[in-house]
Amino acid sequence: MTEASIIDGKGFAAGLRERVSRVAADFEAKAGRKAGLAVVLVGEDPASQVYVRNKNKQTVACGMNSFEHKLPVETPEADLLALVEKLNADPAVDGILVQLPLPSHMNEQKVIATINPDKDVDGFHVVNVGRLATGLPGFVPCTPLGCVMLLKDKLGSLSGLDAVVIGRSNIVGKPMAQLLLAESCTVTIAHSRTRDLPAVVRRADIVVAAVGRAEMVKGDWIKPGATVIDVGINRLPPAEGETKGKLVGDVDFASASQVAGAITPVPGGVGPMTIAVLLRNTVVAAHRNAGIGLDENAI
Ligand SMILES: NC(=O)C1=CN([C@@H]2O[C@H](COP(=O)(O)OP(=O)(O)OC[C@H]3O[C@@H](n4cnc5c(N)ncnc54)[C@H](OP(=O)(O)O)[C@@H]3O)[C@@H](O)[C@H]2O)C=CC1
Ligand SMILES: Nc1nc(=O)c2c([nH]1)NC[C@@H]1CN(c3ccc(C(=O)N[C@@H](CCC(=O)O)C(=O)O)cc3)C=[N+]21
Repeated sequence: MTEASIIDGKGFAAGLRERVSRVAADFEAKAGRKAGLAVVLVGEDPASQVYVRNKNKQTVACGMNSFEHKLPVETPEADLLALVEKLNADPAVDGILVQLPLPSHMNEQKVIATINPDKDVDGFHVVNVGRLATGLPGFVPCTPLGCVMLLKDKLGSLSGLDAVVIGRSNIVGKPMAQLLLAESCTVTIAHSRTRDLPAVVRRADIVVAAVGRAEMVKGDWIKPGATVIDVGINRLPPAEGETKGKLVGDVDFASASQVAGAITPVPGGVGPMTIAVLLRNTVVAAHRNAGIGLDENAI
């Protein structure tokens, strides 16, 4: 079997950010202000802090305003809801992202429901979930949209292909399945109760792994030539002499890349796409909310 080609998510994301930068400059010229993204982080989870810092840097690098709000972990839920309401009303803010997970004393659904759906660049609000399910324009969650962009870039049309999504979370698995269905794939959603997962995965032309279990999907589960998208971000315990453990996906890259036709690496695959799509959604939100026309498919 020949080695799989490596899908360069990092490179594709850089190209997408370049297109976003051009559109953001055009928006500024037309609207007389920069597009703006507000990111809210509650608590001090070190991994979340890294993501939020990266988002801020890349937002500014694309010519948009970044409004960072850091709240202490013990913040009452009512204070977070009040901040979201303030951002909803702020005309300089086009997109709002509340970093998940939230501390356990907060109700995530309630917080997401408070975000104005037209500023919900994560696509997590029920209104956007419903729009995606019924095929109406809205905002689509960044990670699955990034995965579909990589798939279409690699394969062209996805019509008629068998796709298996492993994982059924609201932020990755379910919207991923909806997007693949909209591309006319035959979609199977697998999860922790699925019987004989290896046999289910072996049928797939497209495998999307979003499980949160390091290197769970093995090479002998993959149909030869299939395209494998690895969403998982897992940190292994540090090996001897390492201070930080290695970052790995939900797919056993060493064995899967011997069988697959194409595969995304971790890091450098889906992760960078997530942030680039967030910036894309923000510049799209800015145009929609200001009533300025934009060819969204050209970004
Ligand atoms: N690259 C990126 O930008 C992003 C990466 N991630 C990463 O993606 C992964 C998934 O994230 P997320 O969707 O939020 O995770 P969740 O924990 O919310 O969901 C995990 C899903 O995997 C299923 N699952 C768990 N164990 C198994 C198993 N043994 N066999 C089959 N299915 C199983 C669960 O099934 P059940 O429902 O039955 O419990 C669940 O549906 C994580 O590693 C996360 O860090 C997440 C977001 C963005
Ligand atoms: N409201 C909300 N929206 C999110 O989109 C959201 C969230 N909450 N909570 C956490 C998850 C996770 N997530 C990632 C983003 C970028 C990388 C990323 O850039 N990864 C790099 C590596 C980064 C590193 O080295 O740690 C890569 O894969 O190459 C990963 C994961 C967004 N999420």
